[in-house]
Amino acid sequence: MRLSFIKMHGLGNDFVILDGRGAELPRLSEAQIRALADRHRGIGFDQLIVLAPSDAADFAMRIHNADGGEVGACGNASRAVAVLHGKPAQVETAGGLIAVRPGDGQAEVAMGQPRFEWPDIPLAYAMDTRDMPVGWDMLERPGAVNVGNPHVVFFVDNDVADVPLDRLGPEIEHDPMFPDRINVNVAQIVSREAIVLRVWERGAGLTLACGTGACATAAVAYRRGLVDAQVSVTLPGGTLIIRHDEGGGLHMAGPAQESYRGTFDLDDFS
Ligand SMILES: N[C@H](CCC[C@H](N)C(=O)O)C(=O)O
Repeated sequence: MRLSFIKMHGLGNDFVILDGRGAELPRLSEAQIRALADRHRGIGFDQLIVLAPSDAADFAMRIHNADGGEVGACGNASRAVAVLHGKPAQVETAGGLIAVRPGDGQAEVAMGQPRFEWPDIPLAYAMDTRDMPVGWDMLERPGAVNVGNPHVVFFVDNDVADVPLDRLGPEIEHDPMFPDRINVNVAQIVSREAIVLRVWERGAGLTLACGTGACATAAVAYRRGLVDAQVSVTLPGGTLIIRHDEGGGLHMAGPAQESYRGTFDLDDFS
């Protein structure tokens, strides 16, 4: 079966988007998604995004990591889908309802309320998620938060580039403390208005940017009183602006672009 796709990215975090808003698409298996995600034998992406009709919102966005797993949120893809849709919309995701507003080559997303209770992350047992008494090598005493997907956030005093995240990321992602696994964020607080961040993404590995990681890191830092309500978060791929509204809701703003359009034969990836 021949399928059309749109290739997009947000600060280099890249997506293949299958647009099923008008016509029902076949459900891809995890093996097919992994094969499509392969950057040598497939098309290559960090996440596969499948759009579909929704009874609860303007449309639904299903999010699959490169490892094939379906997850609840993807901040950079939310901006990409906003630019693709071309007008403000409510979008249904497995992690809840989000509101997107496109601009010229950029978009804003209202991500909803961060959740900090240990069962909501989830953690395998009760723990203070503000300042967790755990550590892996030089990474210790993180905060945890769910922003539609689960994140653990470590703060370091030195350059985040010095942290061996390629080794520690998978070790932390798969720790039994995190029953649904976890996205791993390593951040340096530059000032009350600026954070530098690197992310090991659950199911995708090191990415150039992670929108929910930027939201999660800003939320954990704000909860600790380390940053103001609005903060810039600079990742290897570029900078996002994260803002807490008066009710504590999270808003993210940043670029998103289309790269190219193409087709593939699903039978080649079965
Ligand atoms: N790896 C994440 C999903 C994608 C998040 C990231 N690409 C973003 O922009 O938020 C997870 O397993 O929850």
